[in-house]
Amino acid sequence: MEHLKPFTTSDLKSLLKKRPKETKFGEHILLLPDFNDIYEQMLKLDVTYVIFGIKEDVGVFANYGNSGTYSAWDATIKNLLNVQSNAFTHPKKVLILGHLEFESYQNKVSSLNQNKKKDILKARKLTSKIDASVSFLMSQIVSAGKIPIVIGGGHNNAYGNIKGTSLALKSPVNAINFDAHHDFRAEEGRHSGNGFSYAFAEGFLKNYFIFGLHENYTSDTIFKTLNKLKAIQYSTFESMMVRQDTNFNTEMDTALHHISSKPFGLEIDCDAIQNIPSSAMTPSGFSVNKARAFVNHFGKQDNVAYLHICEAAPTPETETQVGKLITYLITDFIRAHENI
Ligand SMILES: N=CN[C@@H](CCC(=O)O)C(=O)O
Repeated sequence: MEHLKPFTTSDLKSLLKKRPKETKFGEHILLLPDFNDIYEQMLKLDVTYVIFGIKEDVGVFANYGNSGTYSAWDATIKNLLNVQSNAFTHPKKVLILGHLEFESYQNKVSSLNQNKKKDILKARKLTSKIDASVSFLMSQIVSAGKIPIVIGGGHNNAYGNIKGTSLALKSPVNAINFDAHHDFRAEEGRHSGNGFSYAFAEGFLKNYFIFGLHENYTSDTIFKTLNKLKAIQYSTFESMMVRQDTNFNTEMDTALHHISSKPFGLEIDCDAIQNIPSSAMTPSGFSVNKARAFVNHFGKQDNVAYLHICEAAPTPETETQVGKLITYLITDFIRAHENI
C-alpha cells in the first residue's frame, strides 16, 4: 500500500531495550512478515489491536496551526515498546503495523507560506490526499475485525478514521471527541479544523459528542450550528472544571448515552490536556489523569471501534514525556477493553 511504511524486526531491534529478568512490551507484540495483502494477513492473526502512526502535519498547516504533529509517532513507538509486558499490558493482543508517511507532501508544505491563500489551498488539497490513505487503511483493519489504534498527525485524520470505519461496517458511525475544539468548521477544503463536519456532511458520521469544548475558542456561529443539530451534543470545559455546573463523570455518562448505541470512534486531542506540547498547547485544560480516566471509560465499551490520539507536537526536549503520555493512553485503552 502506497505511503505505508512497515514496522520491521530490525526497527524493533533498534528500539527495544531488553533487561535481564524483565520482559518488555516489544518482546511480545506481533509484526507482519511481509506487506503483501495486509488485509488477508490481519484476518488470520489472533490479535485484537492494530497500532499504526500517521506522520504528517499538513492538515494543521492547512488550518493555520503550528506544525510538529509529524513527530508524535516516533516519540510514542520508542516508549511503548519498552514498557513492561505483564498481565496489565497485553502485548500479545497487539500488531504493530507501521506508519503512514507522506514525505513529498511534507516537503511541499515546507515551501508554502501560510499567509498566501493559494498556498493554503494547496495544503488543503494535500490533506485530502492524506484522507484517502487513512480511510483506506482504516477500512482494511476494521474489515479484518480488528480495532485500530491510530497515533499522531493532526486532527484532520478524524475524517479518514470515521470514513474508513464507516465504509468497513457499511453504516454511519458515532464519535466522541475529547477536545478543546469542535473541528466542525466550514467545508472550505480539508484541514485539521473540519474533519467532523466533512464526515457528517458526507454521511459517515451520525452522532457526535464534543467533550470539554473551550468556550473562548468556539464562535457564536458554530455554537448556533451545534445547538441546531440533534445528532451533535457537547459539554464545555468551563461548565465542568471552572463553573462546576456539572461534573466530569456526569458528562461522560451523558456522552456515552449519545454515542454508544452503535460503533463509535474515540478521538483524543492532546490539545485538551494542560501544558502538553501540541498544535494548540493550552495552559488551561484537563489533567493527564482525567484524560486517562476518559480513555478507560470509553475504551471499556463493547462498541468502541477505534482509538485515535492526535495533535501532540513533541520537540526533541519533550519527546520522552509526550511518548510516555501517549503510551499511558494506549495501554489504558487496551487494559480497559480487555477487561470488558
Ligand atoms: N482539535 C483540533 N483542532 C484543530 C483546529 C482548531 C481550530 O480550528 O480552532 C487544530 O488544533 O489544529
